[in-house]
Amino acid sequence: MSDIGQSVNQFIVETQRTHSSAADDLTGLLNDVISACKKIANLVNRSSILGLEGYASSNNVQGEHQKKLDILTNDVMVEHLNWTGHLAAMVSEEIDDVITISEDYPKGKYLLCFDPLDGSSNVDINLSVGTIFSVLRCPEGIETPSHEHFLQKGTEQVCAGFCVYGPSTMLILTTGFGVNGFTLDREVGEFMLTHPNMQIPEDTSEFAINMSNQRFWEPPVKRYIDECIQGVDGEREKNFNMRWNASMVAEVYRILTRGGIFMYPLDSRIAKQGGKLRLLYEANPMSFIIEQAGGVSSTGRERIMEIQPESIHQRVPVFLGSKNEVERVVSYHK
Ligand SMILES: O=P(O)(O)OC[C@H]1O[C@](O)(COP(=O)(O)O)[C@@H](O)[C@@H]1O
Ligand SMILES: [Mg+2]
Ligand SMILES: [Mg+2]
Repeated sequence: MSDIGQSVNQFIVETQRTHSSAADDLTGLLNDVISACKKIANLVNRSSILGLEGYASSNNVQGEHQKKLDILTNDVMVEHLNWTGHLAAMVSEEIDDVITISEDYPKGKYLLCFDPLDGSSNVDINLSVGTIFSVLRCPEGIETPSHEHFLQKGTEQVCAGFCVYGPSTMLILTTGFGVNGFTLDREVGEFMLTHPNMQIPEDTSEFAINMSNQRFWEPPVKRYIDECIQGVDGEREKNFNMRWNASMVAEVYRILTRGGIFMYPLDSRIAKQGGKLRLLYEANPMSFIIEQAGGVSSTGRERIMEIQPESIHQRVPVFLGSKNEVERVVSYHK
């Protein structure tokens, strides 16, 4: 169990055998997601050669100008997942409505929420981007799931993961029994276990936030960041380092590897929409992974995974990472 070099497929099968409480029948679905991610890794890697850089002429449901790769990666996910019989329906960042499974195909017992290309503002500048996914159970007896069936708390997730398309392509996975990291071995075309049982250090001196939004933040966030910046001369009596990739997958991967805190808080410009990041396919799966690795994830006011979702594209503020830093910024909100 958990042998370095083991393939992801073997790892998933063994996890299901070892933990009788693990969701059954996940192997097939995860294999579909993994093969979609391999295809996306290839598209991202060859995007300049294939002429896939730049914007498409459309906006998504969030009103964001879509990149060509936002649309293509969404298509890859849907095409790999809609016919195999593992899913009952899907929700994607790029599609307004629930994606139903055609009548021609068998239906499965899971629901999938995904962000096909996270951090897509980075894709044309050759920085890391990724795919985020969250697996929920389809309520029993529901033939054609609609919005309301996806409105489940993050605590109901049976599996969450993300892929980072960076110098290496990595897959990070949790089924509720810790967090494991796999690296794509391009020579054999398989993800191999390279980072078993990832754990986030409780303390950190590295924070990630988009500082250009500083004047719009709420007082607790201003206070927390001011104290970090004052370093040894201030309240914290230690120096902090800052990183901002503008790619949540890259930030969360860094935090899983060496600790840190990531923040996309509420600010006065985005207060009406509830935040920047989306609950079902960004905040919830990342929170599941972070908590399983010993970290904490909050909106500043409540645990993200306990939020009762009200709509499929709902947005929330996000503070996640090393336990002691997240708890500190949360305490400033009280
Ligand atoms: O451009 P900003 O405001 O710094 O926002 C960056 C954040 O937006 C995101 O790119 C949102 O995800 P998408 O690229 O999927 O829309 C996060 O990955 C990232 O943390
Ligand atoms: Mg995203
Ligand atoms: Mg996206």
